[in-house]
Amino acid sequence: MSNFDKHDLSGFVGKHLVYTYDNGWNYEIYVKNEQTLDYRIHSGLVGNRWVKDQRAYIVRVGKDIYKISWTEPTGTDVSLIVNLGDKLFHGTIFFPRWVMNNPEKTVCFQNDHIPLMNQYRDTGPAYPTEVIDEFATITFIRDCGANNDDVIACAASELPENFPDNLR
Ligand SMILES: C=Cc1ccc(O)cc1
Repeated sequence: MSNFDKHDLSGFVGKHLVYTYDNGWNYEIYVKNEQTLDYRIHSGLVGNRWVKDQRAYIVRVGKDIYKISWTEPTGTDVSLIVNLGDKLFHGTIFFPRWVMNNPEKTVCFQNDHIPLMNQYRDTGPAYPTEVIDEFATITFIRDCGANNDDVIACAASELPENFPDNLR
């Protein structure tokens, strides 16, 4: 029997996080609501890719620990553990082989290219899957409220010059 309400996501919805994986990849997510995520990728294999309104499974697995999982139009699957209390983050990304072969095909504002991403996914090759399994350090957390479309609204490369460094 847990001493927290596993159905209560109010401590997570609205959170905007910036984090750096131990492999150096820098990412940013915004938990838009109980089943939706926006994200922006600053660096790494697919740096400059950004996505709004990704449907996700979001669950609470500890007092301050949440898990987010989703499958993308590209066929990439992702599962993240966000431990807000300890500022500990862990991500597992399952890249289809075609993304490893041609990551640049996914570098875009995905919402404008969903049918194309589905076509790439269906063409493949899907296998062998590349599993990226990494811890990350959370460098920034703030609360932006739910359903705020201003949090992630452009690609990392389009951020203004004066954008705070700790938000990049
Ligand atoms: C492939 C998307 C993705 C988004 C956030 C993250 O931490 C890992 C992967």
